[in-house]
Amino acid sequence: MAIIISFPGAALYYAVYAVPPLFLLYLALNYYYNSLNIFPGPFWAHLTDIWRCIDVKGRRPELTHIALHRKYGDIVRLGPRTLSFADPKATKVIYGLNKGFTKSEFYPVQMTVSKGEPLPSLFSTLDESFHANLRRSVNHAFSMSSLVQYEPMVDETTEIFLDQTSRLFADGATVCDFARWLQFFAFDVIGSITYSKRHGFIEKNEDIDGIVSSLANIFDYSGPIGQMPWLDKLFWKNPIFDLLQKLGLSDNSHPVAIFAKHRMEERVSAKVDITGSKDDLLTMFLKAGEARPDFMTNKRVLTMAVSMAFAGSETTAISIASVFYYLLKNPECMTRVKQELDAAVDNGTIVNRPTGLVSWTESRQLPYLDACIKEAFRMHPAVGLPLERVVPASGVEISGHFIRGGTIVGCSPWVIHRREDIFGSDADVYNPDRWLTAPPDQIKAMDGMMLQFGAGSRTCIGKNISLMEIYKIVPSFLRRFEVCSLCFLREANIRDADLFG
Ligand code: HEM
Repeated sequence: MAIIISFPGAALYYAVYAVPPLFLLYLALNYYYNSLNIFPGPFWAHLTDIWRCIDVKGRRPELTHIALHRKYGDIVRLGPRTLSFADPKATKVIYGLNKGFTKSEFYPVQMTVSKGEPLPSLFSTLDESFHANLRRSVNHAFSMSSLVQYEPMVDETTEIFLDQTSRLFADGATVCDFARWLQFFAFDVIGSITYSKRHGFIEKNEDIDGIVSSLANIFDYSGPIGQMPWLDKLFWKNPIFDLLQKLGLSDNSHPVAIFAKHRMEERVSAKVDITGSKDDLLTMFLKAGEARPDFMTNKRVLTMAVSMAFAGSETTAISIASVFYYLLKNPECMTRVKQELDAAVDNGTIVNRPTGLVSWTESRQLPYLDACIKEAFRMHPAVGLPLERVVPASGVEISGHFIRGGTIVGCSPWVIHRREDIFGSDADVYNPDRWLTAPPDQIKAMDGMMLQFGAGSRTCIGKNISLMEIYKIVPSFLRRFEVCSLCFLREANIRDADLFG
């Protein structure tokens, strides 16, 4: 006997009646996920990640997070699976070595794709054993002893930067978009350290191959999408796009990757013997490849080189910009830095070079400059989001609560850096003197809570390189130029994208 049913009608019937309860069930599951409903936070954050995606899209999530912690306390629920911690002790658990935490799905959103294949980097990989292996292979390239060989490359780029600043902007009439100018500087420094070849931003005073803007686009994309990482599988790492790339029908290689590929081809085709040569990061990575050819393949060498620009340019530019920003906003601090510099030249601590260049060794002997830079790092860490980690399956106790496996937890450098119990009751104020006048125990505690370079096994590998850049460019620039806010840092001109990463 035949039964005739009208399928579209039945589907509609089920949809009308089934979808609303299923949707409510989905929201309820989100609300009670891992018993996170006991933690306070914005109402919508309990139900959906859309809330934090919109917040990040608004470009100032760090201010939201500070305000939320001031309102709700040390633990705030930022999403159905996500908790933000402001408790200093939580940083030791979440980023402590061998605690079993892994990076969250936020990170692979920033992973580049080549010919349809994602390229996990030191920064973006979630695989801890791959990470440990890769970090071991390249660690030497970032050691203090290797740094010495990069300093001349930084010097050369810094001198060109100073000369170009003089040529282009020192007439007193031309206004310089300093945040952008510093991006050019940071990219060219990374280019010279990585490949012994600058991209040429400074010389040309233009965004070569649109590198700066395309990187800005990646950050604009990965910030909000990283809050709902599954969207990345639709918008970027979509299997259809991957297939088109594999078939050669589309190519969305980033200009930094194209630049890196050319440099790598030059090296490989020149068949230069790199053994024993003192050289740039690419050479160091190639040497790591020679030492472990099974692991450090040419593709991984290339990925390492590309990730230098991704991880090390914008972050450094933001940090340098914030040092200048706070010095300009606090003229008494600017005056003291300059007095310290002049005195150091007079007493021979700094060599009086015609270019104004200050060496790294020299600038580390300037305590007030050091305090100003540290304070800028504290007030304006380059990373404006919590450094997300996933709780291991067994669960873990954080800040007196048992947090179940799979929960995303993290601390934002912005939130931690404003703790009054660590940094003092004036934690919201730029006050370099805190690094000079606080009792030694407090200074130690403050140092231990600075998260601008992250913490634990995934801490910034390029920290020393960026410190070298910052501790050189700031005093060298101030020795050479008289700067005022009208010239380059009018508060209204500082676009979020440039300064508030
Ligand atoms: C002032 C400048 C810089 C700041 C503020 C900064 C900040 C950070 C932070 C916060 C992390 C940890 C991210 C996390 O745990 O989620 C990180 C990781 C990383 N940074 Fe930096 N960075 C800077 C400069 C650089 C430079 C110059 C390079 C390369 C030459 C670099 C390469 C990396 C890499 C490869 C990682 C991943 C390390 C790992 O997971 O093992 N960074 N950085």
